[in-house]
Amino acid sequence: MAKVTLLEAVNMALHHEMAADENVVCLGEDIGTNGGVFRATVGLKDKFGFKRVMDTPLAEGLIGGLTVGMASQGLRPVAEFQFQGFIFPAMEQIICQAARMRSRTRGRITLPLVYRAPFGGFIHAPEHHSESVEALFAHIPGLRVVIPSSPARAYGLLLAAIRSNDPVMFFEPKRIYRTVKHEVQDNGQALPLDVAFILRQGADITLVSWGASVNETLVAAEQLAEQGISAEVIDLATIKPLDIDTILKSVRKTGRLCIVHEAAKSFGVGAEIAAQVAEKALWDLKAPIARVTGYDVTMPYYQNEKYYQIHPEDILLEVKNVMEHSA
Ligand SMILES: Cc1ncc(C[n+]2csc(CCOP(=O)(O)OP(=O)(O)O)c2C)c(N)n1
Repeated sequence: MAKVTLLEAVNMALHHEMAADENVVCLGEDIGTNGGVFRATVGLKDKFGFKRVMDTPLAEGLIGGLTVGMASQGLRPVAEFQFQGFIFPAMEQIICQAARMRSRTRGRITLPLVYRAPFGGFIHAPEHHSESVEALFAHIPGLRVVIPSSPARAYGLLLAAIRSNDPVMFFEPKRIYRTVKHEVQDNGQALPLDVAFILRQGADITLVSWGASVNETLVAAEQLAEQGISAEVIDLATIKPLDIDTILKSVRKTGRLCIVHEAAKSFGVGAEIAAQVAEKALWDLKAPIARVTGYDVTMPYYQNEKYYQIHPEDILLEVKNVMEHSA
């Protein structure tokens, strides 16, 4: 079994699915000859040819429109946006066409397409290369939103995304593209697209996170254990549809919830989770729900990134606060 990075796992899944299904095509800026801005598509053009691995002009609106057309005619396009912050010119196609085509045609036309984009901060890039706007897409009916946080989940979830008959936003946390290597079997096994993963069992508090900050959350859980606090860690993985049942089951056991995410705090995915837990499990809570998040500001330039980034100590502090203020 090969040890691969999250980035290599993405590449492996793309290779696997292009070989398995001739309807899968890839497109994006510099994804062919160059292998993509982060090299996620390396080798695809050589193996599958330029008719299935297409370099597009620098025009995200065009990428959005092309994918809608392709998917409506039986292809399964996987488009790469160089950074999540460059998706905005394609929003009209994604929101007004891709997300609602099935509803508009009463189920006659489904759009099996995937929009891949690296996202998140702390690689010393400018602000539109670093933000986390998953909540914008999770708000749109008709879109699935998926964020892997490990090489194995990147492989299994990307396969599932490509095989899904719904449009999927597949956001890749680029800070952890190359930080770890895990064993991933290239066996074509997809992971479920609507299930959160319990990474660590615990009894005192539930920590829910996704993307790169899952790592800080796991480190915090380890440090909390040394101090006698047992934290359950859940990687959301699929943001939409939200696997609230896994969260509720955990919260009913621990009685406490802390949500950790890199995106700005207000109106975010954390707020939605908090609302649903309040609606469905308020009387199981021993303390108010806590959030450790990014700030409600434009992502700062890299000199100031360190003030924005979530560290395990921030989670520790918040969890202790929750523990102290429990009923
Ligand atoms: C809307 C948007 N999409 C993607 C990018 C990322 N990007 C930065 S430079 C670049 C390539 C530009 O190529 P070209 O226009 O040929 O200019 P040159 O290579 O001469 O710099 C891309 C795609 C961007 N800056 N803005």
